[in-house]
Amino acid sequence: MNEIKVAVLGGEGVGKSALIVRFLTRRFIGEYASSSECIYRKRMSVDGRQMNLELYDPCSQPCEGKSTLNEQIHWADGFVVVYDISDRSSFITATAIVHLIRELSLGAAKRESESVVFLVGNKQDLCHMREVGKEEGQRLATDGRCQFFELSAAECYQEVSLMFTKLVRNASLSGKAKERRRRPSGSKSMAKLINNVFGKRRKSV
Ligand SMILES: Nc1nc2c(ncn2[C@@H]2O[C@H](COP(=O)(O)OP(=O)(O)OP(=O)(O)O)[C@@H](O)[C@H]2O)c(=O)[nH]1
Repeated sequence: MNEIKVAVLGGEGVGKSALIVRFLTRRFIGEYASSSECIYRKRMSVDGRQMNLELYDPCSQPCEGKSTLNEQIHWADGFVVVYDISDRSSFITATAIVHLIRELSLGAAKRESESVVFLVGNKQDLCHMREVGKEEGQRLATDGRCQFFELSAAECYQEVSLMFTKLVRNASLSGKAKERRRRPSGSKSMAKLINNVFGKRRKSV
């Protein structure tokens, strides 16, 4: 069984939880109370292969045992970095996160295990209030070697689902996930790390 760990990162209120919940339940939940970080688990089939997906949803508020961005980056095989197209400051945050992911994986890149990063401009339905141009998103994606999507968690399940499915497929083929599979002892210490970093709080949908 393939195990894929995906972290959904980005500034406050950009729609991280909305995207995850939309993917897992097909529903858009307008107000989502999240006072702690959590990991959602889902079994899915991609290209006929069974995958155990772990989706990490951080909490923007200070909370007990909160993991650092560095820990989140080391934990994950793949990333969805989200910003809100109607909020320029969220794009600045997304830019910093993409650069940090690439900096931290510089050493790993030498081992051909660069992380898969998808950059998502969310809230496309608010394009009448747009503060971040589509071409700016595309430019950041090119610079950071990311795939780029503009979509709306509020309006379109299909695009959200396709984006996550593609990420899981790409992450499962990436060097980082393969390297973990080659080293069974590594998965033990990784499980320990997850518990240390995130506590035992996990949810299945
Ligand atoms: N118009 C619109 N609103 C959205 C969309 N996605 C999320 N929202 C709204 O944006 C707000 C924040 O959404 P969340 O999913 O809680 O965002 P988050 O990034 O998880 O927030 P924190 O965990 O607090 O950082 C909520 O009011 C959502 O209803 C979208 O695609 N379009």
